[in-house]
Amino acid sequence: MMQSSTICPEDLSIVCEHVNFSYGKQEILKDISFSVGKGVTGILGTNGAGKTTVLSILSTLKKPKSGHVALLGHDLSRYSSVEGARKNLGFLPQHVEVMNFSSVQDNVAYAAWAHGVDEKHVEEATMRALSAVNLEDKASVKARKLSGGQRQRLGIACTIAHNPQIIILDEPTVGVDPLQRNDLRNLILHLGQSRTVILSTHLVDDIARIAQTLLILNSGNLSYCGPLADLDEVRACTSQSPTDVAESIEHAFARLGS
Ligand SMILES: Nc1ncnc2c1ncn2[C@@H]1O[C@H](COP(=O)(O)OP(=O)(O)OP(=O)(O)O)[C@@H](O)[C@H]1O
Repeated sequence: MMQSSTICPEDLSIVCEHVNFSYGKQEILKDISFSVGKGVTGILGTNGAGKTTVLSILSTLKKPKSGHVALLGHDLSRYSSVEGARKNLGFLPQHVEVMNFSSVQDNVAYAAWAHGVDEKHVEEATMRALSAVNLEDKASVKARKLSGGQRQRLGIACTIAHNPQIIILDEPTVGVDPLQRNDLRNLILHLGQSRTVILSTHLVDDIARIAQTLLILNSGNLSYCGPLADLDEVRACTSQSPTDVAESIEHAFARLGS
């Protein structure tokens, strides 16, 4: 059991141990344990499998009924540690909320300020985040004028405005066209080079293209947690084109869910 507030090794940014969660009598997460480090981790699962619930617990919005979660060594069962974890945590919810009548730049500046960036550094943090998501040229545009993909990128800029080490994205590629989805995937891949990124998705193609680690959730049970490359089906796949990998993941998903 986790005892102190410095409980996970440096390279394991997220540690979940025996996490259970219920709504009333309905068990939603059943004894979930996993740990992940830097890079992109994808959570794959059917509708209602519990993906958003896992992400809500990791982002400190929900408390598990039992079990322990640690982010960067901060044990979330301790109130003082939750504050420390939040400073290094960025969360993009499934339905991105932005201030439609404010400019792109003002949205990000507000997010930076709200996440505790010192007023002196808000502008610099805003420009860095806009540059990371490639929205600098839209800085003065009102958020309501953005396309679906640009809006998602604005959401991500707000999420990373305080330069967090852990980034949690709930279905970041949903509802955008294939070209913009590709841009988003490249952006997430880039973020994962220096940070811990964990995202939920229904799309095996997202996982095939951007994740190095895979979690498969089935009705609240974790049926796989490990490097994508360790999945039997992916290993057995002779040609590693993204389409082949996506198909292999689909087979693994069907096998592990049965
Ligand atoms: N506030 C709530 N009260 C009661 N049950 C809820 C509540 N929120 C979610 N649930 C239930 O918890 C289960 C897990 O929901 P969750 O949103 O975590 O799944 P998900 O894998 O993210 O699904 P989706 O892919 O459809 O977004 C579902 O059965 C859902 O109906």
